Amino acid sequence: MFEQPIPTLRRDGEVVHVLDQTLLPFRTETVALRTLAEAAHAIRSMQVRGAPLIGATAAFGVALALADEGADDATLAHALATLGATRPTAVNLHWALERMRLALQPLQPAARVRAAWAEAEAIRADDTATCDAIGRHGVRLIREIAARRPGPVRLMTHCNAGWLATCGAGTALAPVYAAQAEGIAVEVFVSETRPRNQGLLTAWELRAAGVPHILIADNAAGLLLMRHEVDLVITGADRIAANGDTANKVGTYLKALAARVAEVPFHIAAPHSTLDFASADGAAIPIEDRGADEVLHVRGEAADGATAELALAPAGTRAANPAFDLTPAALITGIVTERGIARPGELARLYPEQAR
Ligand SMILES: CSC[C@H]1O[C@H](OP(=O)(O)O)[C@H](O)[C@@H]1O
Repeated sequence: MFEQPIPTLRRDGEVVHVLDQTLLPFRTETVALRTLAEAAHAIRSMQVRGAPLIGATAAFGVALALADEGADDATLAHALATLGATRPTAVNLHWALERMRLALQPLQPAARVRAAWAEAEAIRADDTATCDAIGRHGVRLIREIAARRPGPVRLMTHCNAGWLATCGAGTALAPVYAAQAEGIAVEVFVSETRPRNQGLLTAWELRAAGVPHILIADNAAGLLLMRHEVDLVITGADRIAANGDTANKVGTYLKALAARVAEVPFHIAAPHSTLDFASADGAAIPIEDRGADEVLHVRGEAADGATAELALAPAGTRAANPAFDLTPAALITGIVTERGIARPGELARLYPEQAR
């Protein structure tokens, strides 16, 4: 089983320590969450980010709320509503909160705190296992390419869907880590992913793991695909509708378009907690709009090692900041799940109990 180099989330009694991803890749620090407000802030501010990880964090946030404020119906309802309002697109968050509600609502308040910690731990363990399974299934795609041609298998990914985004090996990067473990040579083009530059987190992960990678500007992806310098594109997802339409970090759709024109396979990797059969298609998926400041500023490390935030445009410049976009199922070659690789329209066959 994949061991996270640093736990993205670690419980210590009634405190939950999370890796503060707003400080990466320059500083590695954790934040201690003790209250509902601290858990909600961690998700909203993206100290904790990544669809599966924000689901698990929200689950632990419910446990923190009940331990801190009591476990009556009103406190439980307030905790679920507060955490549910933090970010709209990643369905994992809402899946985890619904699972906590179903587990806790029927209980007497006196039994809820212990049960909340247990359910949150179960959600975390579920994600760890599903990441490993996604790696086992997804590595087949890489193995097949390696068998066809000499040299490293050249992948492209967008944003960060590695271990940082989950409680385990990651989703899009889980097959990469599995390929590395099998001794298959790979090289990953890592798209920087403006405006929050989560691609820098992917580069940080891959560098630490010794996986060869090349950081690219988002807009360079099309040329690399057109030049057939990429064998496979694989990304994560925040919500997959019943027909396979997929919401993922903004910029994913453009890569899927370019991959289709270049006839390069485009895969999504995601666990069951990212599937949303209640949304018939992409039109039903809420797309998060984040603040303009994320577009108008960039954070980095100055020559003296201090982290700095710089303005990119004059004050008063207007900016739009949709955090996700939608990739139509027609542009997706396959979806790598913990139950296997499915064509976008076949998810109900793979998950009949969820599709009902
Ligand atoms: C393992 S999927 C992670 C998924 O979540 C990211 O979004 P954010 O960084 O805003 O939480 C991105 O869309 C990734 O693909």
